[in-house]
Amino acid sequence: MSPPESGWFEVRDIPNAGRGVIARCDVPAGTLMLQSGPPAFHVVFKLYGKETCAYCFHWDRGRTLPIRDHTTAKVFCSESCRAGWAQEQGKAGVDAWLCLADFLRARGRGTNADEEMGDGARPQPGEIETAWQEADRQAKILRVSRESKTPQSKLDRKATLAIMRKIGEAIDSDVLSYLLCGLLYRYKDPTRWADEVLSLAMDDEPYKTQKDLESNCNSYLQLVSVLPLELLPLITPELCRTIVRADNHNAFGIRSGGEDSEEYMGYGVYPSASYFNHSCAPNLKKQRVGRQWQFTAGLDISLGDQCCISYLGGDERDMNFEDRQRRLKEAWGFDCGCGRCTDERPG
Ligand SMILES: C[S@@+](CC[C@H](N)C(=O)[O-])C[C@H]1O[C@@H](n2cnc3c(N)ncnc32)[C@H](O)[C@@H]1O
Repeated sequence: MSPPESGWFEVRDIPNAGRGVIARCDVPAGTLMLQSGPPAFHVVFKLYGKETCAYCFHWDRGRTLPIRDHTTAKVFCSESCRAGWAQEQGKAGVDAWLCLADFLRARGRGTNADEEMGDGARPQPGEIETAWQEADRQAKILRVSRESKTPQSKLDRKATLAIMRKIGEAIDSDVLSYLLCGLLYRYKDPTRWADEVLSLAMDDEPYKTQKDLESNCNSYLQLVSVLPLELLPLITPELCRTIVRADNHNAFGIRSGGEDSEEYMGYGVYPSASYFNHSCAPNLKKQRVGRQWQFTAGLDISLGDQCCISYLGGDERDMNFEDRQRRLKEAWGFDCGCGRCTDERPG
């Protein structure tokens, strides 16, 4: 599938902006150009988890939703959403969410990833490598303890307990859910994973702070320690790293109402929607409709034009040239070279 194709557009290389979406013909304003399909992986933050339908992301201004599944800790707005979710997860998926919910219940806590990110510089590739090598060393000990049919030696038991104690000190339920969602996507369809996810623009410095990196390594070890044995071979540092490397340049915020609404409930990666570049004067509108995103021509688009969305939200679009450039650099890591920025660039 990668990159997506359509009668309306094709994906091509764009100078200084990787790949982008180019109109194949004249497109009248109001044309629906792409409907994304559901996210490959996503997270609804713990803060919103009890109020947001786990399947269609419906949020009813904080009101309790009618269907609550206490075993998986998921809520749904209807029986059909509950059934859709269960079918999408499959047996292995539902079992894995049960294990994670049990683990979190036993610990009685779990933080919201975005609030608990801490401060400091982005970890560099060397630091990231070292942290994951150490996590994998510890994971090997946990794997042996879970998979071995013979009792562990006293020394090995001590090592396992020490790791369990250490990783139990910091639990980030948002990172855990996000990684689990990604690894179930990979589990269900390795070909689709390779085709859709591995072809996305990846970020090699995806962890926002040292705490974020630690939280991801810890979550990896926690998943190794709790998930069903059949998933163990799949839970690798490489997979956990790819899930996060893929989101930084590609994730869409899941918000309650329109795209500028206050309630930021989570985010997700929608591979087919990941080829639209940003413009400070976008010609596409995007709208979340349940589990999907719709991309509609906001004005008449001519054959050969690049089709762009805005990565800026709400008031950010009214910023001046310098502030927009700074914001896009901080949040997305690029120097915007869109038509509006080229026109407004001083000198
Ligand atoms: C969602 S991806 C868009 C598709 C991407 N160009 C690709 O090749 O996969 C977002 C990334 O595209 C690039 N990008 C998007 N809009 C841009 C712009 N206006 N100027 C420069 N780079 C841009 C940045 O690298 C950004 O992190």
